Amino acid sequence: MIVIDQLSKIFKTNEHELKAVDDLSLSIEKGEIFGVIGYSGAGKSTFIRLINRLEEPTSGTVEIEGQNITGLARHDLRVKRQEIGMIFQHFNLLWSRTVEENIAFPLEIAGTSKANIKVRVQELIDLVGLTGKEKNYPSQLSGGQKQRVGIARALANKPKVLLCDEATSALDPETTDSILALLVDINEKLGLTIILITHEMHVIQKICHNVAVMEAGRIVEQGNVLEVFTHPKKPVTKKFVEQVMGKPNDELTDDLLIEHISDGHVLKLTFVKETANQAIISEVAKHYDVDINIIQGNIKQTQEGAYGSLYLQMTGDLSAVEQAMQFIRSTSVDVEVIAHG
Ligand SMILES: Nc1ncnc2c1ncn2[C@@H]1O[C@H](COP(=O)(O)OP(=O)(O)OP(=O)(O)O)[C@@H](O)[C@H]1O
Repeated sequence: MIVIDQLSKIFKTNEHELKAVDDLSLSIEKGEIFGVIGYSGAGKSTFIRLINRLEEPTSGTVEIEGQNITGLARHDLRVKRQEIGMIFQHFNLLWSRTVEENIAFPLEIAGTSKANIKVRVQELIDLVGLTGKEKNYPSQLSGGQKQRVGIARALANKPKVLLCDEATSALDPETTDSILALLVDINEKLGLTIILITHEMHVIQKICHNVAVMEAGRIVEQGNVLEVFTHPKKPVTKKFVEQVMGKPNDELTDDLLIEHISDGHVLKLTFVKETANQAIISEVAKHYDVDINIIQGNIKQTQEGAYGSLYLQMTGDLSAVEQAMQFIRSTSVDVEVIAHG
């Protein structure tokens, strides 16, 4: 468990002071993937660098599994840092070293024997899917492969925590997905706690269990990813949710609506968690004397289950339509009648 208490970082320039991180408190459970999202300048990079003291806090504490990182002397901090791996947006690889030499680097620093380094490096190369690339130089790798080297290197000393500083921001969408899948895989396989910062909500949606939204150095909203997606409170959070879900008004245009209300009912079904599957629709079609036409759907998968909405047109006898709606509601899916012809 990681406990961050009243953490602040003030940058002083000649003319003024800037509070990049402002009295920030957070608890992160062991084994979870915790995301921090915010726009540029919100203080995310400063925050994540305070966790391993790449940046020294002005005040406040960071505790990892009961040990206060902020109180450690330099030498003890160097040892403790082996428990905290980090990956970066631009990979930060050593360009004159091969893949295996890059991954071996933190093991050499930690004083691991040559024989053990050899075994561990091969293990890591296999884990991140780089088998066969051992002798390649970073310049011979794609962006996704470079980040895989970064991940292997960060895991070399078997850390308890992995910090990810915009780890997929330099990658194309497909490569991003494969790196996110790798992070989920190592989170599950190794029970590793992952803290990531990003400005992209789909990264949060795809892999995080919990999320904190940062603005002007502060956490303005936080919680379980599904809860934040379904009930965003602050304007900044709503904007981030729109990155993935679109604006609520974009979901169904008036034209589409008019096109479909001439006959039957237009229903909006809201799915939260594991109920979000098409089985309900086929159940309704099978057991009730109604016809169903799916107009539009926007359902996303998260680590906590799927959520989203589905618009459909239902035609039939009024009592059959009502019974069908009642059945859908009994499954915990919310039903709203938004138009009827
Ligand atoms: N070394 C520094 N000296 C002075 N000001 C700094 C320093 N590092 C960051 N800042 C300022 O602190 C604020 C937060 O920056 P930070 O990089 O943490 O934000 P961010 O959310 O990570 O944004 P980005 O994604 O653009 O890096 C910004 O106003 C930035 O200009």
